[in-house]
Amino acid sequence: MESLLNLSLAGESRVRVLQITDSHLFAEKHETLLGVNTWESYQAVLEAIQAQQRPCDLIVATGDLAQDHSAAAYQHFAEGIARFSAPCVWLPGNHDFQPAMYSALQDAGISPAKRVFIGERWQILLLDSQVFGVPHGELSEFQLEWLENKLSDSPDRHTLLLLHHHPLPSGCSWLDQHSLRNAGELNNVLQHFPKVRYLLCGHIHQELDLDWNGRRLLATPSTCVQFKPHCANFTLDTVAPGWRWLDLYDDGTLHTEVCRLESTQFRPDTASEGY
Ligand SMILES: Nc1ncnc2c1ncn2[C@@H]1O[C@@H]2COP(=O)(O)O[C@H]2[C@H]1O
Ligand SMILES: [Fe+2]
Repeated sequence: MESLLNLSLAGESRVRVLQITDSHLFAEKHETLLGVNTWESYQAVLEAIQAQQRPCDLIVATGDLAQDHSAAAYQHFAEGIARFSAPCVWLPGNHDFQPAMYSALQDAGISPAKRVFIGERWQILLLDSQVFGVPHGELSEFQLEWLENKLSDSPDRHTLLLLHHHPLPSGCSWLDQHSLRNAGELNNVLQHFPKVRYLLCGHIHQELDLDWNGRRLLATPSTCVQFKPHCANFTLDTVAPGWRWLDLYDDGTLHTEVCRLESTQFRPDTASEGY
């Protein structure tokens, strides 16, 4: 928990971060989730990112990397990430199995750091909102105290906060029952730290960009199946898998862009009623 990743970017006034989320990989590469082969869609996303040829300083993976708790699924995730030279950090989602996740990713050379210092001006903090065995999220006392300590000891750093579960309603009521249950406690901590202006989530398999008490809350498409926005009941979307770029500037501003595959190859089985 205490390991720190220190990115010193000599002279650069912009840092570029790539977010990949909710890859839902399996031990067997031929397995599918709701009709989508999650290994193939993950590979297609990584290839499309490489084709963009954008310099990248850091990759962040915001949970639900594996669907089946297997070490092999995390090894497959790492095999994909090895295409890139940038370091990668991760946090768990509701589907992850942290013992396998931690050791398989560590063995593959992926850092377990939950704090990243970027130059002198920014930090990224990664929270664990998993409540093992259920889809909703909650931040433990330990997580909230850890966050408060990290924010207190560097109050001047612009902070991007990462967690799997969304702290605000997404507009899909079936998903909002699976949100971060104690968002009020998170808000109580954050209200003392005005340098935390950006939060970044996974979990909802769709793009979101909302204001949360003066902070910008972003969520990002999955690399596999997508959920349709503004639906009361479980509804899959036919839009393509995606990823997000975030550019962090020295003055504390953030520019971001969601990209998606051009291919329509990864359409889910829209008659599915859940998983
Ligand atoms: N039909 C459904 N109704 C409500 N929740 C569901 C349904 N199907 C799946 N879920 C849960 O909702 C979660 C949303 O995204 P996850 O990938 O975390 O995993 C999903 C499941 O745990
Ligand atoms: Fe999730």
